[in-house]
Amino acid sequence: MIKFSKVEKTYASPAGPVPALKGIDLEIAKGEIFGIIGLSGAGKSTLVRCINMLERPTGGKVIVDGQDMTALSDSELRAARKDIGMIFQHFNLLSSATVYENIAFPLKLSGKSDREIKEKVEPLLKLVGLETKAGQYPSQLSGGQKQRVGIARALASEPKVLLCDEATSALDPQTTKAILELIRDINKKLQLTVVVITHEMQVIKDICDKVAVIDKGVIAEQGTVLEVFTNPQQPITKEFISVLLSNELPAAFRGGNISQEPAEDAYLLLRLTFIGESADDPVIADMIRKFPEVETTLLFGNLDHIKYTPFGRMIIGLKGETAQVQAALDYFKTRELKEEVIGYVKRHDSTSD
Ligand SMILES: Nc1ncnc2c1ncn2[C@@H]1O[C@H](COP(=O)(O)OP(=O)(O)OP(=O)(O)O)[C@@H](O)[C@H]1O
Repeated sequence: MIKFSKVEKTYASPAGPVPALKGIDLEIAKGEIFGIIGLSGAGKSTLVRCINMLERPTGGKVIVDGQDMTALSDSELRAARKDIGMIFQHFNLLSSATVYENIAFPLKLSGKSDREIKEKVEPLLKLVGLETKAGQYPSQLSGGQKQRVGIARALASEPKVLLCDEATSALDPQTTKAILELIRDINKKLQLTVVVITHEMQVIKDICDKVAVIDKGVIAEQGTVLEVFTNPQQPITKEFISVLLSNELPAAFRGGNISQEPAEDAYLLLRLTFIGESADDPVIADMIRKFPEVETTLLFGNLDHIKYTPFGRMIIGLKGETAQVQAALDYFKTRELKEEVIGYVKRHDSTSD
């Protein structure tokens, strides 16, 4: 649906050229919710604005629904933009227009009759849950309601793609959740392709199918959200994830020397990741039953969801005879989970911690 080939964008500034995108290759499939995450200044807004040519790339190609956006004339571009809706962090509503008029605005611009507009706007009001607010002005609405207006307005021209530029960054966590749910619903109901720009991994985790991590104008890593979450490769990705999944060890295990060699009295620290159905599997209980001589300590546990997929992470400590501990480790390899040896560490007195 959307394809970036070697896209570059360099801004001219009084201080000299600013390279914001340095050869971006991306492919976003139809109907997908694709997240782009990066720190401030990484190039996220520039990237998303290159989809609808609010920014023109200085190199490379952007294909949307088979059309090379970089090669369109102004009138062709105006037509192509009808297929691409956009919502913004600060909503960008007309303050002197009612909710109804804000949603109707793009339809009015394209010359639709009052009746046609009514037929479009009323179902949209219902879709975003604002049936009772049609006559109100933006100043009378909460942030979440304003974003609902933004979404309805973006959908008025029946786009194929919805671009969300930090659409929930100005909202509290609960409102963020509700807006993300709405975007997810719309994606399903309308088979809309959605591109989400964010600096928050939580947003990616809650609604995206795929994610690309952008760092200093370059895609550092990309894949399905599950892949990237369970097996992050780049330090920047690990950092985004660690904000969400603190896997810190309890004080008694922190600060000690983690060795890769077994030692007397040392615990083998194991990070276990359970995905999908296996999150409900009683793997630990089975292991304890099978290897009762191995002392098993649960050091960290967390069960969460990536979109609809259950996702659990656990750190356990195993202590016992080397051969027995190794056998327990081998047992995990036969089960539906990912195991990663952190190393061997001795428990220490943590009172000074
Ligand atoms: N119009 C402009 N003129 C010059 N430089 C710009 C312009 N717009 C963006 N930049 C620069 O391009 C780089 C990428 O900016 P961009 O806004 O795309 O990043 P971002 O990841 O969206 O950041 P943020 O989350 O802070 O908005 C930054 O170094 C920024 O300063």
